[in-house]
Amino acid sequence: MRNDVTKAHGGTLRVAVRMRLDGPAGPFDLDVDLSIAAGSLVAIVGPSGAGKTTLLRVVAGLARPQHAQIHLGSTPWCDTESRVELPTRRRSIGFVFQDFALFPNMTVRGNVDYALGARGGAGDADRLLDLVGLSGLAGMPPTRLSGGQKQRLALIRALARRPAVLMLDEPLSALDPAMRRKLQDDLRELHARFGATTLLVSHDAAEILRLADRVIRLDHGKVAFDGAPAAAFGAAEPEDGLTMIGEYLGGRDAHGTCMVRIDGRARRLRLSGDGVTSLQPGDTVMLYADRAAIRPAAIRSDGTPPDAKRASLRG
Ligand SMILES: Nc1ncnc2c1ncn2[C@@H]1O[C@H](COP(=O)(O)OP(=O)(O)OP(=O)(O)O)[C@@H](O)[C@H]1O
Repeated sequence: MRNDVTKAHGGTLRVAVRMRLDGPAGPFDLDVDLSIAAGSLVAIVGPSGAGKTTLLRVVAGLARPQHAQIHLGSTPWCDTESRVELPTRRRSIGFVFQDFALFPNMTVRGNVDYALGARGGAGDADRLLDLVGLSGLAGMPPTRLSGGQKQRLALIRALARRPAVLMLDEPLSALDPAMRRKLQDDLRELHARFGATTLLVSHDAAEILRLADRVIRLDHGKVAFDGAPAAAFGAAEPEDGLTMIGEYLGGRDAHGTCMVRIDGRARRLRLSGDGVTSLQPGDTVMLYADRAAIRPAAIRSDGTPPDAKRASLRG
């Protein structure tokens, strides 16, 4: 590892998989063919039992599909036709599960050192711990950490080897909302810094709107939606105008102009409406506008995040 934290490398992740799964209502196929751009953060959503975790396990080499072609750039990780199967340890991946899977008998620093392995240089673990504010706890066992601290440790441990692909299976679901919000910020920062192509399984619409640049919805093993986050969660096209979903970023001035992130881009907008004065940075906000004010290309729909606040755009 170099002294500075540099971006991970890798190419497009191609995942074509067909695997027979045994669901509670009978067998069905996980059947997807995806091309995931290097450095993107893709949310995998869908109902329980749709195959989300299995898809991650297949990419990691922890589950064996009948048919698969998985490549990172030009490197084959799995090709069932030519009988290539790279073992998990040789795939450039980091994995964070909901239960963190930290080593309780090692210190916080020991957990990171273990992940760095022989490649780690003097001070590498401390630099990583510093990134997420855990330096002061380096000598503690992980059992002494709070849920959020454990989660941060799990994240930097997964990133320690600078994997090309980071897989996060509902990593924040056990945390309370305030801690979740903070960890989302950390995750966004680590993603920008390390640049790992990230697959995030999540059920939280607000979280996905804050973090992801693409949403893939699986249903019964098939891709039911593949597109932009705002389109995945929300924007309807009612008779009298258009709606879309964004994240309130703050900076409201006396005229009601403020910053809102829509599909990954921060924009300056003038908002009005009952909920506007109580908006906090990070809140999900549902925006209504005249057709004249917003390009229709930004709009699509099929649902609304349950915690979205409402506001309307003024001209
Ligand atoms: N190796 C396997 N062989 C056959 N069936 C499997 C295998 N692994 C998982 N399954 C089945 O595939 C289905 C999908 O499981 P999976 O854990 O991928 O769903 P999920 O979308 O992650 O659900 P949740 O949101 O509840 O975690 C389940 O019914 C599971 O029992």
